[in-house]
Amino acid sequence: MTTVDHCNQPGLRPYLDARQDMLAQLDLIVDSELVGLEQLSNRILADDIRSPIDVPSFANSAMDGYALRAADLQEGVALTLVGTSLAGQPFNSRVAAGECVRIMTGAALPLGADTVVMQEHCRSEHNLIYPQGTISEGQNVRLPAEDLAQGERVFAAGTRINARVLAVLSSLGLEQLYVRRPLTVALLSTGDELKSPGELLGPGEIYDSNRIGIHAMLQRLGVTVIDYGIIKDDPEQIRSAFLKAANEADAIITSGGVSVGDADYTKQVLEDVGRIGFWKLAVKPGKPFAFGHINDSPFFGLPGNPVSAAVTFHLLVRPALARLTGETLPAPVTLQATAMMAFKKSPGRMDFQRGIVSTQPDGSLGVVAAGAQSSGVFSAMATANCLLHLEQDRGNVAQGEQVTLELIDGLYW
Ligand SMILES: Nc1nc2c(c(=O)[nH]1)N[C@H]1C(S)=C(S)[C@@H](COP(=O)(O)OP(=O)(O)OC[C@H]3O[C@@H](n4cnc5c(N)ncnc54)[C@H](O)[C@@H]3O)O[C@H]1N2
Ligand code: MOO
Repeated sequence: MTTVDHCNQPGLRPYLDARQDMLAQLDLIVDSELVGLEQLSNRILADDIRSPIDVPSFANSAMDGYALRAADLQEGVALTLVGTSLAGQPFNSRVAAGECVRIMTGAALPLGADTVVMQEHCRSEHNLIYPQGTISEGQNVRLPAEDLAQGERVFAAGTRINARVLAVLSSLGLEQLYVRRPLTVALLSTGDELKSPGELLGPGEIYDSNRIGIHAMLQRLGVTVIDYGIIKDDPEQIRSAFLKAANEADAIITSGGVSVGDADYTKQVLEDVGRIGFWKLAVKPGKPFAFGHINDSPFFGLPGNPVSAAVTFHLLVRPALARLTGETLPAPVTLQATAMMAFKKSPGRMDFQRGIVSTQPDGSLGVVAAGAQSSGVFSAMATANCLLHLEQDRGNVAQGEQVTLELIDGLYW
């Protein structure tokens, strides 16, 4: 008996295989530059960062209260208050036996003291302090290097500097650092039917939304975009735009014209003026995505269908841009959720359906479709907060089944 493999459409590369192949053909292409702290947000670290200091650099108090010696603590003991240590204004003497010092959060622990008792756990009478309850030695003291030791690696090269990373860099006193030069990307849409928002639509025309959406995603990733606008479905115009783009930019992103229609010239021109790495993937949406090079510039041909363009940008272009700028992407996070409704799926392509996941009354995660799953329906893409990852060879998803998904809210799109 012979079996027929319905799952592998001839000529379609499985997604992970194509992605790995693409990344193997890409390398870091941007050099680094020295940038001041105020301009570091969203840049990529060019070097490992080691702490130049211990953090904290001195023992200090975690609470407002009294610094004392644990050895003095006995039932009913009264300690003599001998001074105050404020943040930035330390007590400059030693705490001797039977003494204590008023201390504030963040203030240096005076010499001789080893413990801080919260003021709520003390009774005071004149200049005598009576610690109450159980107190353990060292409590409420933040020790030197408890957070970071001098010389310790704090961030690895390739880290994207978000607000939290920036705050830590500031806490180390660093005022300028080497980061990757921003990548320059040439962006263009192809299609005779396309008009820019603000223009009047003629018969059969639509507004160009891919270029605007991808531009925004690139900006959020810190990429410098050269916008080539809309190029007509004319091989000569496409050809000269591609050659100019390869000259001016580190990488090229196009939308439209990668399928097999009579006016789909993108892939054909790419073959003429550059070289194709691969074309046609077993993914939905995004099957005709094309990857290649023109001279030394990597080329990413997004399909024209708006959902396909956005999803393939996320699946393939985003990791490619990370490779080109030496960015280390965080480990992927996928979640399991219950399908709260049935999802249609044909075997043959890995399907990234748009969903809305939420916490159900019982605390578990449930997911529904964000709307129609056609590659042309972008409104559902905009309301989705996740992409379902439906394996290449599986069929329909029944209501109640567990599915794997990836959150997209809070990312760059
Ligand atoms: N006979 C076949 N036809 C198609 C196939 C196939 O395998 N055989 N694949 C389909 C799939 S899947 C996709 S995805 C699309 C991709 O086509 P193209 O990349 O060639 O894109 P276009 O034909 O230029 O446009 C498709 C669609 O998207 C609209 N579009 C194009 N650019 C934009 C833009 N910048 N902003 C908004 N919308 C845009 C365009 O008007 C079309 O409606 O091919 C299928 N066909
Ligand atoms: O691969 Mo297409 O994106 O299904 O319409």
